[in-house]
Amino acid sequence: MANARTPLIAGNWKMNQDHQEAIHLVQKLAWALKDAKHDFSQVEVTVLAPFTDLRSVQTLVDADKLELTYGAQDVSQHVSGAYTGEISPVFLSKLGVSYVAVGHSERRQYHAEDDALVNAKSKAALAHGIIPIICVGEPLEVRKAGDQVSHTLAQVDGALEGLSAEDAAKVVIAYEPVWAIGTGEVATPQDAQEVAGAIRARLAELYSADVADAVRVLYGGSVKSSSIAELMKEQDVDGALVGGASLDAEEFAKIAQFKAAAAS
Ligand SMILES: O=C[C@H](O)COP(=O)(O)O
Repeated sequence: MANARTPLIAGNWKMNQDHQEAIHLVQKLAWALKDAKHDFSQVEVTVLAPFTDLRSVQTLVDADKLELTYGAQDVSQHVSGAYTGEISPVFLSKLGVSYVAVGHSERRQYHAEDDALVNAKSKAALAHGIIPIICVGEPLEVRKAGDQVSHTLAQVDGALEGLSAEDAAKVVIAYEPVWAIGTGEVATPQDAQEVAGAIRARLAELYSADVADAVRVLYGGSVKSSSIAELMKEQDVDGALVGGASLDAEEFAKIAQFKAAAAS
């Protein structure tokens, strides 16, 4: 993998872990990574926690000077106002979050989020110094029809509409085929590379080779420590967005340690 992109392993806890459980999970993860002598300059590690956990996670990370980062799972496209139940990017920024997932397929499916909203949320995050992890990917029927690339690229186009090259270079794009999420059915490395490579080529078309080179493209969908090393061998896969396996500190630490697994 001859590029300058630092791999990112992101754990999306989804609606799991109250704030006390969150503290324990982050502590266990930090210990496991310390035991493994994890080098954060080689592989970045982040956890996307429920909103109610973020203050506790921030306090722990600051107090113990942990090198792992944290993020949220959603953000409002608005800064403030009469939007009951929404969370402003300003609030997240004050809590020191580095990342926010935007347009996860569960938000698209259960909350009818469309590309325009994903675009607005991505811009709101970037405007407040938070990196959006923009989630894209096709459902099973689209994959069966062989239209996974065009479907996913249309989501990428929609998410990036109107973003400057400077902002586009900062985003993370997570390719998550919906049929692989929480099903135990991980995409093959070749499946992941096909779409990740197409996403990078689209970034070059929309912006420039430099932007395409800068953006990290993650794969998500049933990633485990047994599958990560092969996925990471693909030239356009720069990390993983991990759901279920991120709730197990030892297993998630092993995923972050994919280089050690590949070397042994
Ligand atoms: O955000 C994470 C993805 O939805 C993957 O979830 P999973 O690893 O449980 O399949």
